[in-house]
Amino acid sequence: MRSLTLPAPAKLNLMLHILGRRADGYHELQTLFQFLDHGDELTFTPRSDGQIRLHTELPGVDHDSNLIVRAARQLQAASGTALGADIQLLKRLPMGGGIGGGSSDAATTLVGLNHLWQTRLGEDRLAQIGLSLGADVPVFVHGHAAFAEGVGERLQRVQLSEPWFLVIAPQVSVSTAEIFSDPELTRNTPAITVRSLLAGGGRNDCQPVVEKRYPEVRNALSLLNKFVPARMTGTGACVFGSFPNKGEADKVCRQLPDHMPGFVAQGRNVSMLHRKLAKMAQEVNA
Ligand SMILES: C[C@](O)(CO)[C@H](O)COP(=O)(O)OP(=O)(O)OC[C@H]1O[C@@H](n2ccc(N)nc2=O)[C@H](O)[C@@H]1O
Ligand SMILES: Nc1ncnc2c1ncn2[C@@H]1O[C@H](COP(=O)(O)OP(=O)(O)OP(=O)(O)O)[C@@H](O)[C@H]1O
Repeated sequence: MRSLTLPAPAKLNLMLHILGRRADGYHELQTLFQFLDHGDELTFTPRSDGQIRLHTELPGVDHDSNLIVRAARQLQAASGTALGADIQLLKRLPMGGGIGGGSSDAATTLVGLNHLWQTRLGEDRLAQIGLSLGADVPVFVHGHAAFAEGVGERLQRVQLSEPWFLVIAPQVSVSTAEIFSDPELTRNTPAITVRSLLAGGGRNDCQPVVEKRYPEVRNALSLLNKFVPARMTGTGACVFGSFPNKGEADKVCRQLPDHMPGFVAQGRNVSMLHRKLAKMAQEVNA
């Protein structure tokens, strides 16, 4: 049967404010998401026997807990399809990096299988299913840079400049749950409007807690700060800085020590997943 290969791009939280804690323990946030033109890649092949089989193993994640498998099963349940899928994953994004690898894999699975299985669920319904898998999944389903509120599910599209970023991935995996449960986390940042945010400013409220717990993250920030203002994304561990062009970002990337691998990627307002879907639609209509 026909296979479909789709990208699962990374995201950056250009800022992340924590406004408070809800009764269910989750935190109210304000964050600005932009995608990177760098990410994982998934290949889906439909099966007629209804089984979901992911053929790529990830260290520390068993088959049935992988967000890809969970997303596929949720879509089966929501749509009632009798089809299954063989899935291959090309993993490029560091896990526990704050660049949304697992969430993006889940979103690409929802969008990709909805297309391949012709289950025809709308984007809002896919985002709703995605939210039950992780707070970051909806923005990847919609695929547009956004100002997010709530736990990340109330999205407002934004048009941002698309600079080149150098992202450093310190060799540690930071647990999101661990950072959100730290008593020292700032949880009372006043709400700001998207307009005042886009005029400049913002910070990452998780950064001081992560810097304190993870010297690797602290060191990556101070190294990058020598060249451009550096900030952490999500709950870490990755840190990023923006450059006016690719050449300057590449130059700093080449100077990184072995224990601090990095990559250069462009910020994108429309995700690679949605660019690819638009291209496929054009080819069909041509
Ligand atoms: C920090 C961000 O990456 C910003 O984009 C996200 O809000 C985190 O999204 P995620 O990795 O998809 O996180 P989830 O898998 O939904 O949550 C992991 C854990 O982090 C805590 N958590 C997460 C999101 C949130 N708004 N408040 C929380 O308190 C909860 O303890 C939760 O059990
Ligand atoms: N397909 C997947 N890819 C990566 N991690 C997965 C996947 N499925 C399940 N996981 C689990 O989810 C955890 C978080 O993974 P992820 O790479 O999304 O972290 P993250 O980049 O910090 O996410 P976020 O930015 O959303 O906080 C991993 O440590 C792993 O245990």
